[in-house]
Amino acid sequence: MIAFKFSRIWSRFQSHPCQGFFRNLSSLMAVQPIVISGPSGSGKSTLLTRLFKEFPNCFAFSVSHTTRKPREGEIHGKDYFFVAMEDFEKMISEGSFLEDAQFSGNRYGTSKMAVEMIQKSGKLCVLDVEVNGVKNIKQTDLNAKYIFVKPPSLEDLKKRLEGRGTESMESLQKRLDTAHEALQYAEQPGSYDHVIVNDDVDVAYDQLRKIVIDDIKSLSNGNA
Ligand SMILES: Nc1ncnc2c1ncn2[C@@H]1O[C@H](COP(=O)(O)OP(=O)(O)OP(=O)(O)O)[C@@H](O)[C@H]1O
Repeated sequence: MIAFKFSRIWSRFQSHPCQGFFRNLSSLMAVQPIVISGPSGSGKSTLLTRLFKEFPNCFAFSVSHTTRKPREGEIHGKDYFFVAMEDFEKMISEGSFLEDAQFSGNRYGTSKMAVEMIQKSGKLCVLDVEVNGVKNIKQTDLNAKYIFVKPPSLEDLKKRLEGRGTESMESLQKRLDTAHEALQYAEQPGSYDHVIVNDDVDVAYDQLRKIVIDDIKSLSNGNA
């Protein structure tokens, strides 16, 4: 009975799409990080939460650098890399960031080092960035896979943001204004490798799963 259970568990472990991938460390460095983008409220977090839940050992977000002070409970290296402004600027001048931005007087950036740390840990790096981040990352040598999550319509987007209950009137309007820019950029040929229209969430998730998992499977089959 125990042997039967063990063999069932072992066969599931063996067939898990990440297993062969983890065995070959050199192949890790060949896996393209995933850059996911889309208007606020399009469903990026919803889709990624599903993906991370289904494959808890495969994916990780990179840890950003910031010049803002840590909040209570935040851990350096886990929540953020907290750095002084002069160190942040030095990193910019050295070309260490894939993208950086400024909010409320603080600087934030995704470093190449943070992405490499995830790749070395045996996970596939996921970057959730807004449209300017996508444009910036494209200027670097990061060989990423770009995925755009598109709402079925602006009307749906508005309803979802209202339904989420996280926005004030002002921030809702700001997000809808920004959505225009993101949707226009996504219309440009070559802007993204994949566009997922998040109408039915199950259909959208299946598309994301296929895009991501097929790559990992091909690596585990020794193609990398
Ligand atoms: N296919 C869908 N149909 C209906 N509602 C959806 C769908 N996908 C996501 N939602 C809902 O829309 C809201 C916005 O989704 P989510 O928070 O995942 O968006 P997001 O793109 O991650 O936004 P942000 O960039 O602001 O973090 C949530 O309340 C979510 O439950």
